[in-house]
Amino acid sequence: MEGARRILPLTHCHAAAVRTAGYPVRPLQDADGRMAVLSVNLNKVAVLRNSRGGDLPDPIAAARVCLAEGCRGLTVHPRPDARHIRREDVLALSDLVAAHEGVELNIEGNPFAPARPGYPGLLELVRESRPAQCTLVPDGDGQLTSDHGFDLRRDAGRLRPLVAELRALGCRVSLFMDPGTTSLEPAADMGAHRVEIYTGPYAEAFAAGSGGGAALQACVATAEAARAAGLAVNAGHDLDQRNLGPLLAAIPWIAEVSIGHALIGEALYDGLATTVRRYLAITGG
Ligand SMILES: CC(=O)[C@@H](O)[C@H](O)COP(=O)(O)O
Ligand SMILES: NCC(=O)COP(=O)(O)O
Repeated sequence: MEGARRILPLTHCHAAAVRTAGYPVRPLQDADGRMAVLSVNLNKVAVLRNSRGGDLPDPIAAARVCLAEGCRGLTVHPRPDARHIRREDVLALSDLVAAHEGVELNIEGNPFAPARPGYPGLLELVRESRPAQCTLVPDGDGQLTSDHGFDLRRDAGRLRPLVAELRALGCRVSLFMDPGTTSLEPAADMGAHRVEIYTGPYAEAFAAGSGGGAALQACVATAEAARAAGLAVNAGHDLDQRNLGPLLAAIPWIAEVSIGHALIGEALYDGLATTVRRYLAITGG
């Protein structure tokens, strides 16, 4: 069962390297000697490209930089209004990832959003691109960004057939969930493999100077409930170089963090390769 992962102490040399980099050392790593996978979300590269109507900056070129630094995950969140990532980006990233062993593509989206010109629907995008993982997110069309997870009491019935179809397509399925959610058995029961903890409230609390406080404990509670239900744990939204280390230290069994907005913004100042290296020094993988 993927959710049950043995955790081993961090190697001293790795701890020293990470500490030298000036980042909080994450105490643990998984039984494979790996730590949380960093999955770079490329949405914001596409925002910049679309703002001028041309082809630059190219999300695929940005993806190549991430992979060249050792990144093992890429994430995109194509939205029905095509405000950033488009179908052709998804297909091109699928081809790029297929040529890089050990690298995964994660496609996020609302499975209930209807298809429209330029947006074939999340399930159709998955059928065409066959990502390693699909993260289901209950975003409405008019949302500025993702800001809540599923209500499984309301949504479990209509999610179940979609999860079954994604599994039949060979996809690992992750459900975007609010921090503090502890009734996760329905997610496991419908066949989801993972949950992704929405870390926006934690990031906001961390930035306010509380170190995360109750918001961090809410993430821990959801992560513990996920593990108890046999679900692996991903995390994402508004994570950055300051709040990521404490989150990973509090939840050593996080399998993957998907990070985009802050990372791409920081890359504008320091360069994408340098920025990705800094995040990999924190996650270890
Ligand atoms: C699900 C989530 O929290 C983010 O992955 C989401 O992709 C952000 O979307 P935008 O980049 O459109 O704000
Ligand atoms: N699932 C979270 C993600 O992919 C990126 O979120 P953000 O770092 O852009 O807030």
